[in-house]
Amino acid sequence: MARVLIADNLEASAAETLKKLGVPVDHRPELSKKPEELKAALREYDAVIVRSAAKITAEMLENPGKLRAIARAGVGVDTIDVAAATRKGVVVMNTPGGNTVSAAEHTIALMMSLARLVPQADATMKKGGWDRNKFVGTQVTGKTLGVIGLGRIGREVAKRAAGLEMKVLAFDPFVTPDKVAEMGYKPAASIEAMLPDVDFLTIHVPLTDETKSLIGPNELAKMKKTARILNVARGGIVDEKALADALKAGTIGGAGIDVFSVEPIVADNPLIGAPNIVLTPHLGASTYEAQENVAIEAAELIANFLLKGIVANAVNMAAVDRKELDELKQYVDLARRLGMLHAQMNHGQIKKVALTYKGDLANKKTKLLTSAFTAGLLESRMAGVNLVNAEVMARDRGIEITSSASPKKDDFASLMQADVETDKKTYTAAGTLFGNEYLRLVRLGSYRLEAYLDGVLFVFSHRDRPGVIGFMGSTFGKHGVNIAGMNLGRQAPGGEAIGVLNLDTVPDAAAVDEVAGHSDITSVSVVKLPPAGELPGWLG
Ligand SMILES: NC(=O)c1ccc[n+]([C@@H]2O[C@H](COP(=O)([O-])OP(=O)(O)OC[C@H]3O[C@@H](n4cnc5c(N)ncnc54)[C@H](O)[C@@H]3O)[C@@H](O)[C@H]2O)c1
Ligand SMILES: O=C(O)[C@H](O)COP(=O)(O)O
Repeated sequence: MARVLIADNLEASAAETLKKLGVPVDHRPELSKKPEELKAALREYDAVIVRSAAKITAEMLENPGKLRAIARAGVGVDTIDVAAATRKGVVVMNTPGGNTVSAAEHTIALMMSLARLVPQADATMKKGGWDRNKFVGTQVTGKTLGVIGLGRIGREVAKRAAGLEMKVLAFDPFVTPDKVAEMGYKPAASIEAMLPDVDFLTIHVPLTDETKSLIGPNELAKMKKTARILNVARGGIVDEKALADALKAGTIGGAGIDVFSVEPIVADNPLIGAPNIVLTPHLGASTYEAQENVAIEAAELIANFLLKGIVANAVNMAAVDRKELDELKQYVDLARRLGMLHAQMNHGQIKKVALTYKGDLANKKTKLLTSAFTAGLLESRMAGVNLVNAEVMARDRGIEITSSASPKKDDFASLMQADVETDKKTYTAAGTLFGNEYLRLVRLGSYRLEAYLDGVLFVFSHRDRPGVIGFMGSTFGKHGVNIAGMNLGRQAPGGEAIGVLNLDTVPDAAAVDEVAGHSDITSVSVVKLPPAGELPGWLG
């Protein structure tokens, strides 16, 4: 029975939800602070749920043991080495949306605290002070808020700022200026272009190589001296040293920061000693409502994955819902078997794979089929290949995988064709389902046939001459190998032809050599496929 580890500080509803769904779970929040123990524990569980305190590193995933899924109860997956997880075939999912409103409200809370100096006044009063002249703030009404990143949180912040009668300027490379205008905000041409105009600047982008130090010394220098900066996204998107220097020099008016480049914050973080700054310890998602949302959602994601094979909100693989999986299961099986066939038939160095989905199949979720083909292609030579990591593993090995779809039907309602280019030549194989159920190999090279795609296949090219098939039958018979089925394809009588035999057992080398020795047989391959209906573990 699959077991789940909750390795961070989550609401009890996460464990309760899993238990209700019949999934055994251990809640061990202390592991988020003990990397060595977390690493050891990860291997013992099928899935783990974390927030941002538990960092899941490449080293922890080096030997992932039983681990198949990581759920982040929250948005940011920068605390998980997603690339390492992908390589190890571990699916990573998150719960975007569950804490959006809370993060947006926290941004507004920081903005108002900064504008009216609430924390500073509070601290003075608690020391017995009553200074009404020192804490003169600024109104936000009529001021300009620059929003970088108009995704879920950015939009909620912009909406609330508009409600406070602020002017909103926004920039997001994935939201067109027309769309920004349609939402009622002023589109900025670039971050640089908006900087001189903003009174407040708020950032709502993920931390990536591109967004690291998005706001650094050059950007700060372009802003008004009175401008205030808000970062409720991720530490490091605003360069901490540059911001601290600007605050000290008075070239920036203030900052409200919830997230830090190293968390928990370290004593020598330059922001701690900077003036006009309000700091919170990553509290954006810390509301009862947000935590309840993300805890239940993460638990459901994991239960659905472990119990039903459903993949939702994955950041490293295409989503697969139950309906799609049921509908596509046979095609996923077909795709994998075509991959396995190619791996065993093509003895050259595989360089490129071009997959074509034809007819009705063109309108299905073919990404899943591409991953399944690639998994089949690699699995006989590599351990641990599955739908999550197959394409990355192929790319790592210099194999280029492309796919295309064409709704035009030729001979079949649906057809999957795989052209595999090796250093020697390009091989083609195509398959389909008969009666939506029975897997068949219907094309090999330029030959048409109707061969079963299970058990032992003996594939041979030959010249279509009398006696070849008889020789094969008697040779295999002599070696005790029973032929269960036979399929032949040829261009023209007497010309080049291909044959696929379904054998009951794997022929030994002597039998194969004897058959291959016939002067009209030009090539032979033995292909071992799983029995009909046998699915890989990763297909559930
Ligand atoms: N402080 C907290 O507790 C807290 C809570 C939730 C989320 N977050 C952080 O907030 C981030 C944003 O969350 P979201 O749910 O809004 O994500 P989202 O994916 O909905 O939105 C991110 C937006 O950023 C845009 N973007 C990416 N690169 C950009 C760039 N260089 N310039 C401008 N825009 C860019 C994207 O196009 C996207 O629209 C998360 O990645 C997470 O790190 C923090
Ligand atoms: O990315 C997120 O969802 C937020 O930063 C919240 O992080 P947390 O779950 O550690 O509070």
